[in-house]
Amino acid sequence: MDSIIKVDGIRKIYNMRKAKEMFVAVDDVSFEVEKGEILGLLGPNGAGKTTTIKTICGLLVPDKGSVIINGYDSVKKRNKALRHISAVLEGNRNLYWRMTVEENLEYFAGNRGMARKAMKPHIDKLLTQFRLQEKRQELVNKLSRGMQQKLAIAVAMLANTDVILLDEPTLGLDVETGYEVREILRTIAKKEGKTIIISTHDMPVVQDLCERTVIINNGKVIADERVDHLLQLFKTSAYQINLQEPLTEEQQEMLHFEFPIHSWEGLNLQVSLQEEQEIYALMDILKRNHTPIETINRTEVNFEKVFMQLVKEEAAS
Ligand SMILES: Nc1ncnc2c1ncn2[C@@H]1O[C@H](COP(=O)(O)OP(=O)(O)OP(=O)(O)O)[C@@H](O)[C@H]1O
Repeated sequence: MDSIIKVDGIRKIYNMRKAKEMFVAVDDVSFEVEKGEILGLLGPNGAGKTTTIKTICGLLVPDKGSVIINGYDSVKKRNKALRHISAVLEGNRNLYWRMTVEENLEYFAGNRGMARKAMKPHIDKLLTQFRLQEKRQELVNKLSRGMQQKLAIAVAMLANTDVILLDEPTLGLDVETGYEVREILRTIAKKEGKTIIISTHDMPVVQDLCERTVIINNGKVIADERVDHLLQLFKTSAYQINLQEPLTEEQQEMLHFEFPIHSWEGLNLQVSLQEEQEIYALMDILKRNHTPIETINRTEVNFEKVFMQLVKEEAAS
């Protein structure tokens, strides 16, 4: 694998001074990111996504483990490693709200050592790419949340780094702007060969945009898979069964024991199986207890269902 980022067994402990306690936010997290890949870092609230992103971009130093960026250790060779990375951590809060769109881009370009003449075509290209040309003279505080978010990503693109880290890039955006941001990110990755790591709760972002996902729960990696593979895996195992009669208590107990990932509402039973053949064992349990089955269907799977199930499975293990 031609990886540009290698996160190797990182651990991050926060010292809670007031409570005089330590909190392990991320523990033994490892994954790699290939050049040109879009990776979705997914997890419930407080799972450790932002901590992981901040550790990758050098804002936090891991207590254990390492982050290697393009061959350079992010702590030992900090400057060389971080040269390859730009990040949008708090979206619109990275911007100067009392400056215009263009002034923000010029300011940050200048900050990165770009000469005034050289920055002009670069800024024009970004304004076109992010469809912000008409807003170039607008103050940032007059822009919509979506436009501010687009500008924050455009500012990060100024550095023209190989890797872009985005923490919740579609948070608070309406469906249309969320879609537009996704399209822009897809273009950046595909046409410009950028590597993108996105931390998100937004399942359509993962399903639609990311090739691979690393799912973090309680500070640990619980899945590291190609998104299409995960969807396929769950597609073959999720069933919806309509019963003619409700489940007896005995059946409920048996099901709970044999198939931990299931739920039911009235006559509708949803179940996820480890292997396809298990459907016969399930039918057997229902038959033995004289519960006639009306229909059995494979459930349509979206990424949200996959995610919920993986987190549930992990909690049950
Ligand atoms: N500076 C800090 N001091 C103490 N605890 C912290 C600090 N920052 C984060 N935490 C805790 O570490 C855990 C992981 O936080 P983190 O922000 O990385 O999670 P997250 O997955 O990004 O969550 P969310 O999706 O809610 O943003 C949480 O329990 C959080 O409360």
